[in-house]
Amino acid sequence: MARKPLIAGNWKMNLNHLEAIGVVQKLYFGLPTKYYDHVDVAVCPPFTDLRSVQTVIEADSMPITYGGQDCSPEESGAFTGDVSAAMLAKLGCTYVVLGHSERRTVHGEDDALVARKVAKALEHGLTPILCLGEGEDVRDAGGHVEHCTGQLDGSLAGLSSEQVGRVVVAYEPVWAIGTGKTATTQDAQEVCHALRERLREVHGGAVADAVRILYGGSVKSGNVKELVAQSDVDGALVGGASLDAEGFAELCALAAGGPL
Ligand SMILES: O=C(CO)COP(=O)(O)O
Repeated sequence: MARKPLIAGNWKMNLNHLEAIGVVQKLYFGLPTKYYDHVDVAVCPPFTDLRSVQTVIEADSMPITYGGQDCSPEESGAFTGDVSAAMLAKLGCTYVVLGHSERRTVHGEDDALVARKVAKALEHGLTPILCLGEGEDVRDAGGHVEHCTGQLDGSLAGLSSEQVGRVVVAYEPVWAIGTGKTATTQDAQEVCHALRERLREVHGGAVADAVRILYGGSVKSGNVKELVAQSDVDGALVGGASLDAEGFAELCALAAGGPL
């Protein structure tokens, strides 16, 4: 089953709201509209940029979507520093990145918390981009597939198959994030395939065939094409290479099968 690739830029804690406007405008002018028939493009800026990004995208009816990098598992209330899924939805977000390895490591998020966030995001009509992936020690010991399918189960615990069908999964091996060490296309395909087969086992063929599974970790223009050519890799979650608008536009064009 053909799934349209999704290229999502995770800006992490980079670019203020004024810089964000410039990057989104350059991305829009750098990627001709015809490419959007072949690729979905999203940016996930810091919370403080979202209102500006919404304004610039809506003003020119740009075909670019956007999302947050986290949300609270709670609906609202006394949770200082947190941002709710409802707030992101109100700002026109399509996506929210959840369970990124930097949040799992720096903020101690575990699968159970991530699962609550995924449920809350879905409740508000957001598409979670659920991140998971093994560290270098696990990979060296050969436990990567089991680790990732375990994280998938844990981070989707309690969700119905209908809900799981609305999630995007991102396989991000921790050792490949920001290191310049990309997983080989075979490594990426191996785990993405295993994740899809796990979805098939638990939630059935329709869900497994519909869910987009992205690869993330040092994706750039030079490797995106062969990564998305893998049968179970449906796009990429891009960190560093999404901060430069022209380079990111080129990366998106290549993922769309371009130059068109
Ligand atoms: O963590 C990532 C995206 O979420 C990957 O980051 P890099 O593309 O900078 O390796």
